[in-house]
Amino acid sequence: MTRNSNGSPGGEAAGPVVDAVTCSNLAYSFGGTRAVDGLELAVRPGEVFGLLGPNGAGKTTAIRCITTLLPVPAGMVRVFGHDAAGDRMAVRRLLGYVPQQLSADAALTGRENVTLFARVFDVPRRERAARVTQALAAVGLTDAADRLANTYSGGMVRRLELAQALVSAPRLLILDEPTIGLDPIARTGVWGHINAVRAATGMTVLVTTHYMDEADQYCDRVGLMHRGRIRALGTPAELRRGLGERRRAEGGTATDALPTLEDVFRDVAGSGLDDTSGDFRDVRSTRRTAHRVG
Ligand SMILES: Nc1ncnc2c1ncn2[C@@H]1O[C@H](COP(=O)(O)OP(=O)(O)OP(=O)(O)O)[C@@H](O)[C@H]1O
Repeated sequence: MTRNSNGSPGGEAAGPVVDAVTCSNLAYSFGGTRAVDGLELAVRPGEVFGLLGPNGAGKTTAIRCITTLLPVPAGMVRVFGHDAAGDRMAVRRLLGYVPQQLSADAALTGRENVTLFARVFDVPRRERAARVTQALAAVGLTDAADRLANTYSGGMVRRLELAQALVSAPRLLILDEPTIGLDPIARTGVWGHINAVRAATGMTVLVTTHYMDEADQYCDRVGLMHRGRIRALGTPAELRRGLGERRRAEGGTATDALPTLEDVFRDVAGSGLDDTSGDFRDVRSTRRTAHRVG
């Protein structure tokens, strides 16, 4: 899918711009569970796009289709114009992916972990050492590069995983809950590094998060996913304003008319939100972080 240049960072100076990601009528089922159900999504080149939604909304499944880790059984997925079903290698060459699960090896040093990814992603041998050093520097791990990853804090492990994804100089960086389980300072650190690399390279970022404050602060646009589809789409400010106007029209109080992104999230997810999901996430976060640091 193409559209006219909109001047977004990283876009071409003129002429048609190919979207970084296009999903059209994407569907994916696990047995009888419809995880993704007719997803329509267009991520513009150079933007930070936040895919939000309650547990089980289908975010990770959609991301795994985009990264070619799952097939595309129905509908279409394109990454910078390349078909994820027909041209998987071309898609993979453009991507950096930080999954939810452990991807750093606790028994290797930071540098060894990133070098492994440089090999897997076919970074030319003569450039490898320099690119690994550069990726570690980009996430602030130069001093810790030669320590075993099992001596890293949770925030450092997340930054190491970011370096692994950045070493191939991706045009599209996909992050599945990059800051889960991190303290507020470590979260800010991860986002600082993502934004610095993005500003330097113009790469596109597609991120999932359950932290509405992060989505509001760092995402150019967000899509709120629920039951396999995008139910609301726009800049965080547009979505907040839209709900505020609706509440005002319905006679709400002045406070009702100034909703947060979390209010928008609750409005979209509605009765699909389980009140216990917050606790559930906390348990999972702790476990994941414990896993990572090994
Ligand atoms: N490997 C699997 N086998 C069976 N069902 C699965 C599998 N992976 C996901 N599902 C189901 O698919 C649906 C979507 O899950 P998915 O992990 O994509 O949601 P999500 O939005 O990423 O959730 P979370 O925020 O909790 O990570 C859920 O009902 C989930 O239980």
